[in-house]
Amino acid sequence: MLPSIPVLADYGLSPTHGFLPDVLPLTRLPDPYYTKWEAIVANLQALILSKRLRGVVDRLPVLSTIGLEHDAEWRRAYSLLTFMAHAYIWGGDSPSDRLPPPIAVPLLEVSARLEVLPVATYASLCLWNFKPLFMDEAIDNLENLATLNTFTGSLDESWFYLVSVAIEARGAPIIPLMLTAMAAARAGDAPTVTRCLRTFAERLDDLGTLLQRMNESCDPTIFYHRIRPFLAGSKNMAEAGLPDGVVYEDGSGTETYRQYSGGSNAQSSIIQFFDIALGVDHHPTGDRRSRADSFSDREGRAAAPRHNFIMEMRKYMPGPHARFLNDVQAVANIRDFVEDHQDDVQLCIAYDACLSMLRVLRDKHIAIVTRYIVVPSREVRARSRSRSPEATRRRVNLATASSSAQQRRSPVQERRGGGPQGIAFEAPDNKKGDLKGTGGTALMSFLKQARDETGEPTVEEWARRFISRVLKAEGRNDFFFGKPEEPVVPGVGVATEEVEVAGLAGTWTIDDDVGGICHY
Ligand code: HEM
Repeated sequence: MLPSIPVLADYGLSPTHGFLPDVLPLTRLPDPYYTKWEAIVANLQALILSKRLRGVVDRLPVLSTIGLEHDAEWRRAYSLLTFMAHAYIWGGDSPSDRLPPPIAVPLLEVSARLEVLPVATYASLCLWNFKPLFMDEAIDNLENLATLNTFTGSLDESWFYLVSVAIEARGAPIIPLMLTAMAAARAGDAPTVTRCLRTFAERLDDLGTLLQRMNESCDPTIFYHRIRPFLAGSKNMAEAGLPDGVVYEDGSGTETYRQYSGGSNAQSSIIQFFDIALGVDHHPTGDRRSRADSFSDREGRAAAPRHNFIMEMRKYMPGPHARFLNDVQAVANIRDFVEDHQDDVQLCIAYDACLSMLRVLRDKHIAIVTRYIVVPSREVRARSRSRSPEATRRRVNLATASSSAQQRRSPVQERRGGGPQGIAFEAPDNKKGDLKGTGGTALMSFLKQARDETGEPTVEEWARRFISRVLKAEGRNDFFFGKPEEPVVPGVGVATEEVEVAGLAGTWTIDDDVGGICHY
């Protein structure tokens, strides 16, 4: 018997808010017992600036979680504790590789209860960290949103989170819509499936418009140098100053180093839901298997998905959200339904339109990653060439890691051309060296493959060609911002060697032969 179509309420999901909580995030914990946590996060910027945060946290009592009642309170506690944790780790001259008991103990308890990892995730930064400005206005409107917590107090940081919140809210109705489409496909009801797909395509277009609004109020330099360092995790962070990860001091005496990815939108469940609903398969980067290859011949069932970054990110979603995705995956039938009804022109057009719009969304995202991560990382690298060791020694974090990596290479490493793993670290002789990031994966190759895989199920031959066309200007211009300006820093934009760059959740290489600045 076929498994039943998942019911949103079973996973704590809302038909109107989707993966955002149905009950709005709390602006503070009601029990005064937690006043100290609230006070620290309310004063985070001042505490970081005055370098007093670590001392204040070290002197905090270890608060019990017994005073947390409703889910909304647990979520607020998780958000507060992850902001404190990342500020503690990254908010000094060099990172701390220990989280003291006042944060570690309650954070581990809260995370276990909420089925999330004890680190800043998309849930603590975005899903559970917003409020509407006016209660009677919608939360899919960026003009009606504000953040609750930030590391920097900057408008740029708030905007970075809020664009995601608006995308989640605007995309939320697609979830019940596509569950309806799956039920309709089971019943052989092609007109309903077509109607749902058309609405889905229109909404995806809206989401692309929202995504592009990132450029309005989040400055790439501020993002790269001020915001992103606080989002960093503890995995592959040797060059940023955390060679082993972070010890969570839970008082057990048996603590070992833990390593987690940093907070990233790649942990958003809604984008993965779109892929699943449309039958888009993602493979490990560099593995371009066709769908047929991923089916087990003998059993006629889909083979277990192999490890890849997108699947890895499911571990960073709240447990019920990840379970929902797994359960939807087990019943997703739209792609098969469309393939079986290729004579139904309206259905095929609607399906292909969805794939096309999702691909466009990924195109826009690649332009954003180029502007916010790739370009600034090259600027850092170019600058680090002319900087003195004294200048780079001052502060160690994700943003300075490239220059410090360059400065710290030993003479032996210099001779070998290898050396410490770094964020904007050059491979020898313009070749791939022994550098390993998140599986040694190139950021642009990963993002481009995810984008290209989006178009693969396209049904109509013409649509397939249209979707996978390579733009003439590709490799030279920024799709949305026209020609790039002349590089401000000599060497930026013309480098050809492979470098490594820390994304949000992972560390990646940027290889110019298949990707790089404005080359997508
Ligand atoms: C300044 C804004 C943004 C930057 C710099 C950025 C950067 C990145 C980076 C570096 C990755 C690779 C994984 C990692 O290292 O974290 C990534 C992946 C991803 N991002 Fe973003 N991102 C931004 C905004 C967004 C927004 C608003 C969304 C929501 C639609 C989003 C959705 C995704 C998804 C779904 C992935 C996984 C790859 C895929 O499915 O295509 N990102 N992003």
